[in-house]
Amino acid sequence: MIELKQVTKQYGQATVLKNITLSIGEPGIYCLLGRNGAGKTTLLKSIAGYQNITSGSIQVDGKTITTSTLDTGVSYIENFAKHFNLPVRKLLRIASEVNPNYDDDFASEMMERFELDGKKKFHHLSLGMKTMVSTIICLASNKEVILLDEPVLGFDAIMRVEFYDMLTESFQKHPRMIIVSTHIIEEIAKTIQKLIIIDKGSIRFFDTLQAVETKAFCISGLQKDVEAATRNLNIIGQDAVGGLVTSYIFDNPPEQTASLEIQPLSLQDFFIQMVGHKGGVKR
Ligand SMILES: Nc1ncnc2c1ncn2[C@@H]1O[C@H](COP(=O)(O)OP(=O)(O)OP(=O)(O)O)[C@@H](O)[C@H]1O
Repeated sequence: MIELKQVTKQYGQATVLKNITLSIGEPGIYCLLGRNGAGKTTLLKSIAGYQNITSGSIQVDGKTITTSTLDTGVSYIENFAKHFNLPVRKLLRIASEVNPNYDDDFASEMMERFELDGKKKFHHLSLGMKTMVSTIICLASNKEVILLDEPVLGFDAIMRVEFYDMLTESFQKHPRMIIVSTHIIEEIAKTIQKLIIIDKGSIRFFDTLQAVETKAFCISGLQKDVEAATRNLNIIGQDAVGGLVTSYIFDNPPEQTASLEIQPLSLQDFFIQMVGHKGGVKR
């Protein structure tokens, strides 16, 4: 269980996490979405105990997390993760020695699948290969909480597909809480069960992907018809072009009529409606 209570993080004058209260209890693959600078890395690093928060509390399985917490039960990997410049095989061995639940079979299988050369020193790997090695180590650690910060950044399209498969396999083998932050939204949709949207340091959305699929719609038509159909609904955004209005809702959709066009929103469009402020991210 990850429990955040009124978590605030400031860097100097800037408040980057704003009074976040969040409970993540169920095993699952969670996707953390947010615009650049929304606070994703800050949130993940704080949960991992890589940095202290300014106020509030973070607990993982009842243990309060700070930079001095030993054995947090959390494994965090950032993109551009750094490791000692040792041969990959040696890095995997060290990881296996320090993690009592380390899954050697999973790590070896993934090394083979991604054709990673165990003899190569870490710094001689390509960016994508470095990220893959770090991710394999992180997943093989079998900690109860796995945090992957933009893992697919250096991957080509084929690596990304294989990465999502690896994530699903790892989860099926050992169901636990895996939180992945990414900007490549549609691709990860098949892999995840829950979505967390952070916007300007606040949690804007936390629900299942199924909720998005069944409740996120756009409704277009003449202003009076759209207004009448959406009067009591949760409207998350609106566009107007000429006399036509489109309302974006997160709610049960209204009845289809001849004067309305009702379409489901893609995950990406839902995200854009939830956080798509014009003029950049204000603090
Ligand atoms: N060590 C730091 N000192 C000062 N400001 C920081 C520090 N780390 C992050 N920030 C600022 O905090 C804000 C949130 O940064 P963070 O890295 O958490 O965002 P993010 O959502 O991960 O963004 P991105 O998607 O671009 O990686 C940004 O404005 C960033 O400049």
